[in-house]
Amino acid sequence: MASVVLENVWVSFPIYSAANRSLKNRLIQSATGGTIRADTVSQRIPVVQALQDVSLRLKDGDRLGLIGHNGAGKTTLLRVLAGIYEPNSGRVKTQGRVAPLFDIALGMNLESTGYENIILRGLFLGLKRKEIRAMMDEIAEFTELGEFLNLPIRTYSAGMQMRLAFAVSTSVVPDILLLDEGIGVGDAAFLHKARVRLDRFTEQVPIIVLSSHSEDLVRSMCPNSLLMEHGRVVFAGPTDEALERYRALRGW
Ligand SMILES: Nc1ncnc2c1ncn2[C@@H]1O[C@H](COP(=O)(O)OP(=O)(O)OP(=O)(O)O)[C@@H](O)[C@H]1O
Repeated sequence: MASVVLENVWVSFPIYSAANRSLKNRLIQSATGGTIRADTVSQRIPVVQALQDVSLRLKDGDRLGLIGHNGAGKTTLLRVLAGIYEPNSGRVKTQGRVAPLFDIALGMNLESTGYENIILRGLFLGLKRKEIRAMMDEIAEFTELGEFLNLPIRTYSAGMQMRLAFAVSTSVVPDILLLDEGIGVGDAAFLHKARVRLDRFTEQVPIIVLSSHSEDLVRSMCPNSLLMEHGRVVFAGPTDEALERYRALRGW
């Protein structure tokens, strides 16, 4: 059984290079982004408070949308769930294999060939070398990169790199899938192929968390959502209600 538990998670980013004087002893809140404040310990280094006291619990069958303004903390939350960021405080416990379908270049090496990167990204996703080898032909075929798979991926266009990462990331069904609508996947033909693969793939995933600005996408995929504002969860519940509250908060 897959599960996700987050308890009172806080994440902040110290900004070492910022012009500190203007921020000192002030709390700054703009329409977008997390909360900027002087560091509570040193009172000198400003920090962006990206997540504030976030708790959530997910089990098999759950599909959770993340809704909120630019800089509300959605991607940061996905990165915490993926184990990419450690919270400053609070507890994160995931049970099951987590696959992030964002930060698509993670685990890949620009100097290595396409084939080598299939292995690298596969290992990053928690697969065994043997498992990756067994799927190599299918993954290679799906990318349609042909001979390019023998070249270092620094010679690829952004769309070509995306094809490769997408093909590996969707080759095995994970227990917990983390999605960001921001992943573009190449040209129109590939986009269609990718959608079909993604639909088939997502049906089988026990837990999905999707961050998106597309109301239609969140509504179609996630019965429940978190509404985030400046790093805080301000509502957790049915997606329709979360979207309504979001519009009201933003004055639409
Ligand atoms: N690596 C980082 N260093 C410093 N600040 C960061 C970093 N990553 C995120 N932040 C800050 O944390 C806050 C939350 O950012 P995050 O990317 O989680 O927002 P988001 O909800 O995904 O936004 P968007 O909808 O624009 O993608 C923002 O204020 C951002 O400036």
